[in-house]
Amino acid sequence: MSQNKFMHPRNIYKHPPSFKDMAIKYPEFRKFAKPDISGKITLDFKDPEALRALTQTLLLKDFDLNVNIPLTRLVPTLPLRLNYLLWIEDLLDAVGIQRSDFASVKGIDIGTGASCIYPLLAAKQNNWSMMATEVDNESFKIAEANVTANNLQHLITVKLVEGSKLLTNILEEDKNYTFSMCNPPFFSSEDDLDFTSKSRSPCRPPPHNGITGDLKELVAPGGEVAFILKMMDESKELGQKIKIYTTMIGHKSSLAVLKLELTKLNVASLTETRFCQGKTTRWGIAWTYDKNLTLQKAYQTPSQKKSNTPMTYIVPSEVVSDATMYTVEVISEKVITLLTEIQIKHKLKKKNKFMTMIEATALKNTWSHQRRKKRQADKLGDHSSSLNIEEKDVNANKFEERCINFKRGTDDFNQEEMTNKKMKIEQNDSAKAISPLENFVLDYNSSDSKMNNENCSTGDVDESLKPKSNEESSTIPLLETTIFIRSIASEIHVEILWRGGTGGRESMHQVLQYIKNKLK
Ligand SMILES: C[S@@+](CC[C@H](N)C(=O)[O-])C[C@H]1O[C@@H](n2cnc3c(N)ncnc32)[C@H](O)[C@@H]1O
Repeated sequence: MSQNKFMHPRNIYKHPPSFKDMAIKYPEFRKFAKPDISGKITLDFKDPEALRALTQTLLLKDFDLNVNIPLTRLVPTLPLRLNYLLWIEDLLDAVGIQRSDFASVKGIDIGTGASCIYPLLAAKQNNWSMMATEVDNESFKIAEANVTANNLQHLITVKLVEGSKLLTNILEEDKNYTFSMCNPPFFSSEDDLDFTSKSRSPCRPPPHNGITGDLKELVAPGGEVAFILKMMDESKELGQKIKIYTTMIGHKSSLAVLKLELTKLNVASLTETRFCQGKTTRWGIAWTYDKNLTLQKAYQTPSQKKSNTPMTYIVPSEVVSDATMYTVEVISEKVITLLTEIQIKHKLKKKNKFMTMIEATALKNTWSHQRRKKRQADKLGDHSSSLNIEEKDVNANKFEERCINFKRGTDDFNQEEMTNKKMKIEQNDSAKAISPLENFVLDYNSSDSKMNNENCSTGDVDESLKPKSNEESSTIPLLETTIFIRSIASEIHVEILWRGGTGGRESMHQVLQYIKNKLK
């Protein structure tokens, strides 16, 4: 299904360009334009030369940019590149940097590629100063030549880097930067890229576009997760030297582990988005260490907004012993007591006869597995059981810690460990508590997890957000929500609205379920 309706509203390719007009005007493009049986002009999107002609023609037609893209290197697709840059504009706007301030914006593009696409567009369109890095000597030389060919040397500097560091030791010491961006190598091995490989799940559809690019551009040890984790580690060291760190993510399955890491780094604010174009979806995350900034205000794709409708529970009148107590006031008191019991911080924002509004913030998941914890406590006696549960939590945290290191490539699980862990989970009802990250590691070798790494996958970002035990010590909330208790047509409704948090809407759903179970 085409994702174009979710393209950024300011993306000029939301309305596709006329191939017919382009074929008439640009001879280089005309070579690849073919009429289909209905007479419509189309392109063979599996032909890298045709893709290159399309990108080069659009760059010339819409941005007055003359860009050399060798066929041995990645041919950038413009709708996606624009979606990413437009989101950065939105992030800047969210932190108070408007178009009138653009001349002072300094950006960094990690791994700019031969096309130097992001810096060229950013400089040409927005007048941003850009520092671009590239590890591949051939791409570096072509990127520099592209900057010169477009007379943008005053705004763009391309640096050849040796690759062990992504940001530290690369930036100029006396400068601060507004943002960093990156389109990382998505794949961890050539096998991931080989669409005929046996390790590729037969359930995965073939790619829609022809694959362009050199292996080095698309593959990095540990794939995008290892690459981005390195960037995150370095961001911690650099702190506010860069105001907003961002990166693109190619696989939805990478989101959970990366956000978990950010919460551990104690970033001040983080947000995510989806880049939707054609049949491809990519994701973006942004974070900052500046406590005065709130990134969540930046634009989000409409489906993310749409999903932010409140969840409602209509409280049955039987929850109170006497009909006169079926009031907003009494139900609100009950809800507040429940929030206090599970240590969810809450603030009464409004209260009248018809409506109570409560803002609630949970730093950790205190509502799940209450019964299991109680059962264990009953079985073993209060003191010893609570110790037991804590020990279990510590072990779970250790395991999750090792999972992160595993993804980074700095830890390894041997087959025996994997089998033991799986057996334990199968024998124990704690399987329900397994996190997406742990699942990833346990399923690492199965075709299913490879399927999750579908490079053209689509879907709702919120689904991947699950509460995780490691987030407990974080200052970034697991859940930020507003709860309304309203009187509507002689019924009392409890409505819960998601405002943010690393646990996503799933955690809000769990809290509402908890309230529902306890009110009964
Ligand atoms: C997926 S390509 C993206 C190219 C371009 N930014 C784009 O969006 O079309 C990743 C690029 O990162 C470069 N790269 C890989 N490791 C790097 C590193 N450690 N530092 C800088 N660039 C790196 C690759 O050579 C490649 O050009």
